[in-house]
Amino acid sequence: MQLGVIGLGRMGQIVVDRSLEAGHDVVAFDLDDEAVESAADAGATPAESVADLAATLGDDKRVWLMVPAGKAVDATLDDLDPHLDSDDVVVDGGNSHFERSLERAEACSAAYLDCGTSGGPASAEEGFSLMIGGPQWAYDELVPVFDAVATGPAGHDRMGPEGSGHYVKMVHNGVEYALMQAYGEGFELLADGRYDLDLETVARTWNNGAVIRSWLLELCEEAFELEGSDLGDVEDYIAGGSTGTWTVQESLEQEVPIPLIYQALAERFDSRNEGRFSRRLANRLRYGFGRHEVARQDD
Ligand SMILES: NC(=O)C1=CN([C@@H]2O[C@H](COP(=O)(O)OP(=O)(O)OC[C@H]3O[C@@H](n4cnc5c(N)ncnc54)[C@H](O)[C@@H]3O)[C@@H](O)[C@H]2O)C=CC1
Ligand SMILES: O=C(CO)[C@H](O)[C@H](O)COP(=O)(O)O
Repeated sequence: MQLGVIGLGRMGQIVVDRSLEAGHDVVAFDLDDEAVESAADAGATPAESVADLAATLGDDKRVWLMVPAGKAVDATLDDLDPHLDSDDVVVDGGNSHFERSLERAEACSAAYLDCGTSGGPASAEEGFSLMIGGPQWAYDELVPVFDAVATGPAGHDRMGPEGSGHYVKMVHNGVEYALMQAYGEGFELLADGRYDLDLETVARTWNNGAVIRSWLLELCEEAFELEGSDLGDVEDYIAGGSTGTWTVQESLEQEVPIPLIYQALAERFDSRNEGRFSRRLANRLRYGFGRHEVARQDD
């Protein structure tokens, strides 16, 4: 199959490489010329613009977007849409909000597949897990590419209609936050608890047969191996948060309680605040009602 790929960063390059490896022809475009050159070195046909990519693809265009969620997706679709018709298929493999994907699917002249992509750059060798929403025929049409980009046939499936792929990926990320929080809390207790433990040893032992073994736990093991049991100079700061915020917003709308995911998101926000106002006020209020000593910043 001939596939256009727009967005050749950490994730898009893997879409290109794995598609080429499986014998597909790839036409590649990115705003960054170096990224296009690198895709061309790997065997893709370079494109100078979205219009050039569309012209090179000819009829029955299949185009995979792997650009940052938000404005970049809209800008790309604005450029691409005049070249599309109803036989064509566009895949958005980024972390777009499912409601934006629904709107884009409605506005797009081609069939639109919203594709939640999990595994990250570390999955270059093994392939991704792909959660796909959109018309069945378009999914069926792209199966050879999904087989290549995912871990294999079991690594992708159609979740349901438009929006459902990004909906499932949004919830996946919420679960990711909660799992990271759970591992973090367990290791924090071990780090600050009664025994002088080597946390890499703990993680490795857990990863071999324990109920809580997982890829995230393997990444914990790797982190302790490379940074040490005390995590060295790794900062107490967690970036990101958009997909977790969407998950929590959706849980409020659906009135489904997800306290663990919410708590994990709150921990992220908390990591960005030094000297939380609420904690400082609680410190002062304890003096107000109990005449407990106020801890002062210079103490
Ligand atoms: N990095 C990760 O672990 C994961 C990322 N994702 C999602 O995949 C998408 C891509 O992420 P990454 O590859 O990590 O980002 P990245 O920042 O590594 O790459 C994005 C690429 O898109 C290009 N680009 C930006 N605007 C463009 C435009 N208008 N036209 C053409 N190219 C444009 C950039 O030059 C860059 O090469 C995002 O939506 C991200 O949330 C999904 C799962 C995991
Ligand atoms: O989708 C992902 C992993 O599954 C991406 O790594 C995403 O960036 C993670 O979300 P956040 O930036 O909020 O941590």
